[in-house]
Amino acid sequence: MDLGKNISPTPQPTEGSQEKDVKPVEEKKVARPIQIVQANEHNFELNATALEEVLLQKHVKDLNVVVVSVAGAFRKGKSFLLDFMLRYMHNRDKDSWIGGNDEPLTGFTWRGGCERETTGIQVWSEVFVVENYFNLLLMNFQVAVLLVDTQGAFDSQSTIKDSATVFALSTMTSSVQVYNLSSNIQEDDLQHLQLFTEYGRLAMEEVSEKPFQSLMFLIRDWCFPYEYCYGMKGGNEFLDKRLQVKHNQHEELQNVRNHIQHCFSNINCFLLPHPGLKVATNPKFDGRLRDINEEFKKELAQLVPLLLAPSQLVEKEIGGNKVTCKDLLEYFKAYIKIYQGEELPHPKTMLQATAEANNLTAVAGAKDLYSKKMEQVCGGDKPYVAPGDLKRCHEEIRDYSVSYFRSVKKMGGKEFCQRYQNQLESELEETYTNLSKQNDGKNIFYAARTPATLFAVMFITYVVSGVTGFIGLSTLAALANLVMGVTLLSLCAWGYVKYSGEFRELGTIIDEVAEALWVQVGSVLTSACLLVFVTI
Ligand SMILES: Nc1nc2c(ncn2[C@@H]2O[C@H](COP(=O)(O)OP(=O)(O)OP(=O)(O)O)[C@@H](O)[C@H]2O)c(=O)[nH]1
Ligand SMILES: [Mg+2]
Repeated sequence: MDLGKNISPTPQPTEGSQEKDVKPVEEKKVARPIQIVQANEHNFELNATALEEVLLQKHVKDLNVVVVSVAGAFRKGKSFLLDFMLRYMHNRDKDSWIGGNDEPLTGFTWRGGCERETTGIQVWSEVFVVENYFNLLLMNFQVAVLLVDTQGAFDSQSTIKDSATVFALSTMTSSVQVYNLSSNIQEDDLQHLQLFTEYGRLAMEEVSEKPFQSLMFLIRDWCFPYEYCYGMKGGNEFLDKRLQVKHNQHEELQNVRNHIQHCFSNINCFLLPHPGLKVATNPKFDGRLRDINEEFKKELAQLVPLLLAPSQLVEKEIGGNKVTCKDLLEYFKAYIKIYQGEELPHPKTMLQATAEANNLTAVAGAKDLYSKKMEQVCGGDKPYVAPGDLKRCHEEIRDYSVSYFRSVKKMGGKEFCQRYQNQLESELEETYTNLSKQNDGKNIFYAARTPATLFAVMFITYVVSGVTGFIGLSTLAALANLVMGVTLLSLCAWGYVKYSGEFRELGTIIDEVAEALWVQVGSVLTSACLLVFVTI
């Protein structure tokens, strides 16, 4: 996959986006969520104009960008959390940034209920400019902060590929990915993270040791504070235990953990308490703090600054280079193209992948069985076998291999397995065709077909030229001589090809012409003999 053209460490702005200074979005309209990636029937499209409007605003386009994104399963409070991040960004100088008790929570759209809300990828139209005091010695001490909301994974309308695409895209373009989980870190959460990050890694041109930056496991509704306390301290202790690789662990569990640790430069975990029943179950709840549990608010007040305080901001880097807002636009354009193309493999559900692996293993086993048995009949060191006998052996062994395939226990159901059985049968037929060609090659008469045909042609043209010359048809005689000459040359060339092994294509052409002549003349002669026989 050549991504070099699309993705360079410092991407060049494309025509049109180049020196465009876009007025701050909030100057024209109120700040709002902007749909930058749209999901259309399992295809994702970038709304480049909308993204340009956000990222090419004059006051931010050349600033290094910090991208904080929240991803994870649907209906788990991602947009709700992002709206508190927005509150923090608007009031970060105040101690009471979290807001008043009766203020409804607005920003990215969130709601109760069991059906999904956010689709595709959205960014907040206002890019926040933050003085990065820890970078004061360097020239560029302002950074731009972009907040990203994503479509929840595993809703009933998305395929696994859709979920993987959204997660991979947001991980690739963010500097901090918040992996939003509920209650605990289950093994399937880790497996999905592995699948999605691998899908992201596949699409990157240069895969460095750690392709992604910060990952924060955010566990909502944590119910075991008596084991690991709320917040980052308890979270990191819990995460260390969960991601621990032990020698006596099954390889599968070790692989998942190693993969995740090798993907991110920095991994943390935060344990957030349950926000209270009003938040989770009251349809009239509008986000006001009065209805949220104190413990939740206390931890939330710790969590958000951990992600967004100036000292905590992580600037986006790709391939070791800092990325500006302008660059980020180009990366989005390049990455989305990869996910729209057909180059990447399709991520599958676990059952699909397992069933496929089962069937492919059974096909390989059956083919191996066929090859071994046929080897005993017509292998390289075995003499020529009569074609009829070979065919009979092939049919017997093929049936045996197919019944072996059917006897292996496989997942996926009857129809799914039948597809692989058909594939096996056609592959066995192909192998048989090759074996019978090899077998024909062992027949010395078969091997002598080409020279014999060529000699016959020379002999016939010699006779024709003699007779036509004798009766005065000199043009025909010359033509016959010409054919004889060409045939002689072909014979010499054929001999040279067979002896030296060079110019094999020429040898194949001569063989094919001779074969065609043999078949044609053979059938004409047979019909003539039959005619004579019938007449007599
Ligand atoms: N149990 C629980 N519910 C929460 C929490 N945070 C928010 N909610 C509720 O979860 C529901 C869904 O919130 P959203 O922010 O829309 O969830 P989402 O993950 O963005 O959902 P999608 O956009 O569909 O993926 C709302 O009713 C919130 O009140 C939490 O920490 N725990
Ligand atoms: Mg949402």
